[in-house]
Amino acid sequence: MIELANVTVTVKPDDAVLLDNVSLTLDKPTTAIIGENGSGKSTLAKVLAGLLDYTGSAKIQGIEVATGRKALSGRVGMIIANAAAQVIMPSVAEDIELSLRHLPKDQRQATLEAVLAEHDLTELADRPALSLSSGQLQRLALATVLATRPDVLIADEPTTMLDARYAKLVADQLFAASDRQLVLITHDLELAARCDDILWVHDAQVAHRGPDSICKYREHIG
Ligand SMILES: Nc1ncnc2c1ncn2[C@@H]1O[C@H](COP(=O)(O)OP(=O)(O)OP(=O)(O)O)[C@@H](O)[C@H]1O
Repeated sequence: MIELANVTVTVKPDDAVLLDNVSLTLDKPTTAIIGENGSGKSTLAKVLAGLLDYTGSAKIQGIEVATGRKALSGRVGMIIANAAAQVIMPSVAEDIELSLRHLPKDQRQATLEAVLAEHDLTELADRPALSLSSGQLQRLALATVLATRPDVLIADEPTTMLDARYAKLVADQLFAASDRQLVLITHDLELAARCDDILWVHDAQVAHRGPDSICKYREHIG
């Protein structure tokens, strides 16, 4: 469960408002956030991931994001829109291994192999991560985040770089776990339509919510 109360994000130097007094509760297993470029979707995702300062209250599973980052770190996973920035370790396998530190040492190798296979990354395991293509990087970012087994997954445009085959694989992986809450920011309206709840973000606020958000948004953009 995610609860926002009067969440506002402003940035210096001119106090531009990136998120304007947003209050909402996300309690469905999957929620899509759609909207125009620059409307505030990633800002909302970054608030939930603890990457941006805000005023008001943003709680995940009852824990305030701003003050509970440590408690939330193992529970909330985020795939950021720029997947390359998410890669930390030199090789693909090492990057995934970093996400498996919570496991006993004797389970890590078998789990690593399973994660590589699940994400079709086995052949790329020893490659320098930054030598990957954009789509491969995006799949690596998803693999590393899902390997931490988060209770809440915030995915910011996780399929933008993917060909049709991998877009389908990744979409299925995003929706696979029924016990994980998914918040999906996407311009892919077919993907958004698979979610239980849909929010249209416009001008730093939630303009509409519910299954007809896609229709309202389409009417707006013409
Ligand atoms: N640090 C910053 N300083 C000033 N403006 C910012 C900053 N970060 C974001 N913005 C602006 O805030 C607005 C919302 O950005 P955000 O990234 O949330 O948009 P978005 O809805 O995710 O867009 P897109 O669909 O293009 O990814 C944009 O106009 C953006 O330029």
